[in-house]
Amino acid sequence: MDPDRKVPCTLISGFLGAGKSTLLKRILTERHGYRIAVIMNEFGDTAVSSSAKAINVSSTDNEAGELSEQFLELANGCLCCSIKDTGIAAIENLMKRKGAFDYILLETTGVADPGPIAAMFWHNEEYAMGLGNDIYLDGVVCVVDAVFGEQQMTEDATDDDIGTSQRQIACADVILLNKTDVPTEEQLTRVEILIQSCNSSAPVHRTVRGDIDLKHVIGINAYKGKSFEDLLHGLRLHDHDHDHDHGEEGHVHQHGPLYTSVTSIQVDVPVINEEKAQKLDEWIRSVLWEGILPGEGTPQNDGSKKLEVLRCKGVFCLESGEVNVLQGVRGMYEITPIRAAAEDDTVGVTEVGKLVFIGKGLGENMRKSLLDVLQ
Ligand SMILES: Nc1nc2c(ncn2[C@@H]2O[C@H](COP(=O)(O)OP(=O)(O)OP(=O)(O)O)[C@@H](O)[C@H]2O)c(=O)[nH]1
Repeated sequence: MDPDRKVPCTLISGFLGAGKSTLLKRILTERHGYRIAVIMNEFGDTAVSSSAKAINVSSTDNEAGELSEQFLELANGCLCCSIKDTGIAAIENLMKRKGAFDYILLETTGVADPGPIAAMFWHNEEYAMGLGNDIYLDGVVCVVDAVFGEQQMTEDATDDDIGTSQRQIACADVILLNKTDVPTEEQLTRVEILIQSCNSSAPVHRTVRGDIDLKHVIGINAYKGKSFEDLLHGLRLHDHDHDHDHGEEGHVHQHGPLYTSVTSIQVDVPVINEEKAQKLDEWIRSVLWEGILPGEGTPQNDGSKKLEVLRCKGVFCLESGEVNVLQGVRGMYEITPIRAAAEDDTVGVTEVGKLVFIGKGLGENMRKSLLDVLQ
């Protein structure tokens, strides 16, 4: 492995019991040719521990002499790392074994909102000086329980809070709808509609026991290094053929109404000049940081936000020919050029880009406000 090469990292989130460990065990035991380091909360049962007989187990203790982590080197070339606290410390510890793997999968606990961990990968000084030299975020995968997903999405949301399950879906780049062997087609459709009204830009793959071609989970390169066309393709509405009617605010009629408090808006972006790009940046800051649309009053007195953007992404062209990518999780965002300005100004750029915002309180007035900035 080229020591200068950064290691991609995928975050796996999902409701309690949705099938995250089942997916990871599959990855750790099947022959797929990848050397993946998996960070799990615990090794769990059969699949991993039975094959552990033929592999090396090593452990590191903390100062108190307490076992803090264990590494299993598996026959299929994968490395399994069990650490009590997942998160940044786990990745830092794992990186001491750099060279033994070329991919990291990090399982977050079922009650975790992956947003803060994903946001850590955005360039801040601490990250750039440390882990940012070694790893990058490839994408966030969310496993949704096809049996209990609808219940979980509606029950853990309260008037004051969106709920963890909707936060997990909002933040995802790919969604695995798992346990599809159990519910009826009608139930599956309902949960798919809910997922898509919450996050319209992530593809949803149906799985049984996490059985999926790994190309949909790893190496998706959700954040960087793709062409304009690929990025645009990734942002398209992942609509499906079922007969239903999307209403306002993610309100869907099909055999009774389904609601999610998290919704998405998508806006086409014409080719814009530098000045408009600046205005767009100001608009994004106001929406992400203050929770208000520019020119629309002041933040709420109690500090709460009417608008809460959990995830934003997009790609758009400048008149100079420069292509910019927007990526953000909560208040952390960046706009980075992926294609430099055209050197000779005869190159006419006509490509229409797209911006996607996922969060709470997003509606038609937000779309209009954004269009005002762009047109
Ligand atoms: N019928 C069915 N059961 C499944 C499927 N995938 C996982 N299970 C079962 O669901 C249960 C929970 O699966 P896990 O993989 O442990 O779920 P998890 O998301 O890791 O759970 P937590 O770590 O507790 O959040 C286990 O009993 C699995 O065997 C599936 O596709 N179909």
